[in-house]
Amino acid sequence: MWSGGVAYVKLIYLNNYQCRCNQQITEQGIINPEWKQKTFGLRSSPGILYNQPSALVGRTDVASVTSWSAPIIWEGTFDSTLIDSIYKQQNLTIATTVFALGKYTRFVKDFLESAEQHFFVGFRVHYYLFTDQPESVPDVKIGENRSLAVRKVQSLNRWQDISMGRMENLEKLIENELASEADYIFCLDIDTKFYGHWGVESLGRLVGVIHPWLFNTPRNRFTYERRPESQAYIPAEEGDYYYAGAAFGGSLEDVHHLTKTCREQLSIDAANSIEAIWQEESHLNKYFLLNKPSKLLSPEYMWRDINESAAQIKIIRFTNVPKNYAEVRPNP
Ligand SMILES: CC(=O)N[C@H]1[C@@H](OP(=O)(O)OP(=O)(O)OC[C@H]2O[C@@H](n3ccc(=O)[nH]c3=O)[C@H](O)[C@@H]2O)O[C@H](CO)[C@H](O)[C@@H]1O
Ligand SMILES: [Mn+2]
Repeated sequence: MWSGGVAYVKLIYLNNYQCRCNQQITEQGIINPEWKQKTFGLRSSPGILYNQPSALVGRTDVASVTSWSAPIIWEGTFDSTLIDSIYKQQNLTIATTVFALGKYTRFVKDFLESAEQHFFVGFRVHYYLFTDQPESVPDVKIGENRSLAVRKVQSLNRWQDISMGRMENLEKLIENELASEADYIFCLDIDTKFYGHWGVESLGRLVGVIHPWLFNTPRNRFTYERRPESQAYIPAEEGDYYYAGAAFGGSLEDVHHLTKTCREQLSIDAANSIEAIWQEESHLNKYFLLNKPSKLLSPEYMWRDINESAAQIKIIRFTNVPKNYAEVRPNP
């Protein structure tokens, strides 16, 4: 339950946001900026050689499409040679956000170093790191065409507020800074590490990741919020998948709508003195129930732990780093 206190975080930015020229101010207030939108289609060049795709042969041990016809990405469902060559032509920028407050700054080094080895290698990535201790950010070598921006935020006493506060911070970041600077965004947990390729196969309008502990669970046993008083409420007979709160992404416009909606729903819950069972992850799951993702990533993209295995997981791309919750979090 909500234990009182301030529900929302206000950011103190190192540099103030500026009103961008692509925002229009009307009598109703500021309306959405014109999102940078590239409409290249999936163009391929003549002479690129790759394995013939099959209409008949594919993964048979997992589903690679949802009931609303969105692809589910597993190892064996895409060809990196082909898909990289298609997206290379689009000159994309992928914004990637992480938060490291309090003791979570210890995860930054491994996250960034491993991302530089595996995450959108060969593509332009702009990392945005939100922290209450900018001075503690380690010196990590970031590749050519890639960059790291550090944003100072207020420290908070409850891990739940830190985790939930991300939605508002992301909403503002997209609104004020990213509109003309990035094409896609991924929002990731920091207590994580990359061990394998994560590339353009993951791009889509709205992208969710299937939670690593609940990909083989009946929906009435998903850890959705079950109290009707919460905006995140999902009844036992509804729901598609249980999505991880630790990774989601998509186009700026879609992720802006997602973060704005979750921020609003969190705020209604706070006003009603209720905190969803898994905080913003519960609200994210409600959002994805009502706004179906256009692409789903398998748990390869957010695994339990590097030492855990499952028959369906042929490669671990990105995984949680084990942590002592009592030691690392600011409150129980
Ligand atoms: C794998 C997965 O889906 N994880 C989700 C899960 O537990 P987790 O155990 O993964 O939550 P967590 O402790 O990692 O907190 C989420 C994130 O908040 C940030 N943080 C948190 C505490 C702190 O003191 N400092 C700090 O910076 C940090 O970026 C961290 O990665 O549920 C959380 C909400 O209940 C979030 O939805 C997480 O994304
Ligand atoms: Mn985490």
